[in-house]
Amino acid sequence: MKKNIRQEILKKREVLSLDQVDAKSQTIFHQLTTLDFYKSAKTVMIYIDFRNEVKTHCIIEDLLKSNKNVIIPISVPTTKEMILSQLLDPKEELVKGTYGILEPKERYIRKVDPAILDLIIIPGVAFDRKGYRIGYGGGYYDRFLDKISEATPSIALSFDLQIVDKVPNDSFDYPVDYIITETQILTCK
Ligand SMILES: Nc1nc2c(c(=O)[nH]1)N(C=O)[C@@H](CNc1ccc(C(=O)N[C@@H](CCC(=O)O)C(=O)O)cc1)CN2
Ligand SMILES: Nc1ncnc2c1ncn2[C@@H]1O[C@H](COP(=O)(O)OP(=O)(O)OP(=O)(O)O)[C@@H](O)[C@H]1O
Repeated sequence: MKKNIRQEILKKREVLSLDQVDAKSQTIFHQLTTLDFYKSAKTVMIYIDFRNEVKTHCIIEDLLKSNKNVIIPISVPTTKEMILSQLLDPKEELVKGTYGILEPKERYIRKVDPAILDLIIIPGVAFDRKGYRIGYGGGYYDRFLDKISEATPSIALSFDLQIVDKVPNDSFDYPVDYIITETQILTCK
């Protein structure tokens, strides 16, 4: 079930041109900057986009410019866990890692405790309006959110075409608090 939705939405998202992805991502970035959670957060976990995900480059630049702490995940494929590392200089520090996603080079890994996060920005393949999500099937974010206080706000970035009527949810799934698309900000909690 999750697998079918994943394939169907990935197919739709692949069709977007780079220009469309850029334009929609820019709009989503502007919507994000209006949220109080975003404005007040000092330490933000954010993904580095790959394939046709909502791009996060502008958000990372904006956070760094505002002297905020930018924390990115490193995938550990053997355990399907994520290690957190602080990013200071994206141009210098990143290299393609597992799954082709950019990760810090060995010498730039600065591990941080997940407890210091005050906002989590999450990628995904499909979402429903209750905030349930489908990712690439590794369970990385489910495992990760399991360890995080429910009080830490989570925001998913998604194109409209990734919103579906219902995501079948398992007991280990954590809904996100907000979903931002190019046309709306959904409040899920
Ligand atoms: N930008 C970004 N970073 C992220 C995620 C994400 O969704 N987006 N993840 C979110 O969890 C984690 C990585 N999860 C991933 C899990 C699987 C595949 C992948 O390529 N899977 C194969 C199929 C593998 C199989 O089924 O055996 C594929 O899609 O071709 C990619 C990323 C952590 N970092
Ligand atoms: N908290 C958890 N503890 C242990 N196993 C988990 C946990 N969360 C998810 N899993 C396992 O991970 C697998 C993948 O879960 P699911 O299909 O929901 O991933 P996903 O949300 O699409 O992926 P991702 O979070 O990586 O984007 C499931 O088979 C599940 O058994």
